[in-house]
Amino acid sequence: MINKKLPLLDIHRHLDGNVRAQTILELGRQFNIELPADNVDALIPHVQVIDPEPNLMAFLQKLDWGVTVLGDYDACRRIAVENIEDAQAQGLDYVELRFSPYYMAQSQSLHPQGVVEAVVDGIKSATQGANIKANLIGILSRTYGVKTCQHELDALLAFKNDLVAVDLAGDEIGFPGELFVDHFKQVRDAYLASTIHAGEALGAPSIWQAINELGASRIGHGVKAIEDAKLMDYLRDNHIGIESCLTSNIQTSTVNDLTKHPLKQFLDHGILACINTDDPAVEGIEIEHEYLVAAPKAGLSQADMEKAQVNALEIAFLSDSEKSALKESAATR
Ligand SMILES: O=c1[nH]cnc2c1ncn2[C@@H]1O[C@H](CO)[C@@H](O)[C@H]1O
Ligand SMILES: [Zn+2]
Repeated sequence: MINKKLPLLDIHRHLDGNVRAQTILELGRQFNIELPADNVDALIPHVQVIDPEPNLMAFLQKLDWGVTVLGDYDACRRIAVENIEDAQAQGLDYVELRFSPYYMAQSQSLHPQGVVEAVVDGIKSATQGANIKANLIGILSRTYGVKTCQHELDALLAFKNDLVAVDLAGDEIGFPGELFVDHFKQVRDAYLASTIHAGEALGAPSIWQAINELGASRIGHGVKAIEDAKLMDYLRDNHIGIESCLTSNIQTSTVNDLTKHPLKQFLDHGILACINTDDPAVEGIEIEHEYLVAAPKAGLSQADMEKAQVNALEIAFLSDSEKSALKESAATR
């Protein structure tokens, strides 16, 4: 269960993996984009994972309609605003929303920098005066290769003051971290943090690489860390957080069964691991489901879940005073 006296965070949440089915329908109509269905119920199987997919790449295809319908910058702004509305409706106190401007731009030939501008604007206006706080993480979609990721990074760095970190997501096997060392040097030079999707489709060496060569201070998924005892110690001793996403790991067939998910072992080992959604609309789940259903199935006790809540705050890309303010306001509600 979620402890309401502790701040509720989701720090691994893809904005472009969380487009409402109804919005996909409406934007499809607006831009005359032919969709595989003309009502929400019939659209769901095309935009949501129903049964586990055979692998990560099959899972990621389910995100595609959500970006195919982004016909202009207002559409990008709209899905940013709706992401805040949805997070707020879930009772989230703080979210780190990540997005890939090239992925959002490519289908309808938008400019990635225009996409970043629209998303930043949408998040700013939707959070103004609202009881939710949000920060943005820029994604390099590795699946498009080294050169495109450089363009994507340029677009993100043009708005570096509106971001807290840069991430590397997509096809971990086809485009391993070794290809992106230069990109993340630029991220460091821009004084941005990095969190890397690693140890999801590849093994523990991919996590070491993300830390040692890409400067990751947090790891997305990190499931395969469990295979390397030295890495488990290193993550704990160096306060490198793990952003676990339980249902996502089942739906990508990264983990076959929640009872075998390593999150409980990460927590027992003292690693700063936490509970997150990943791509809520695509997965057909929300943060509450992860605490109420998925985490207990993964063997977490109530104390473990509270530890996960505390860990999320600890590793969030926030200043100490921002963290204290979130803690204080949750404790007194
Ligand atoms: O679970 C995941 N693992 C790896 N990459 C992901 C995952 N979910 C989404 N994306 C990737 O993130 C970008 C959109 O934000 C896209 O590149 C999408 O493929
Ligand atoms: Zn992710």
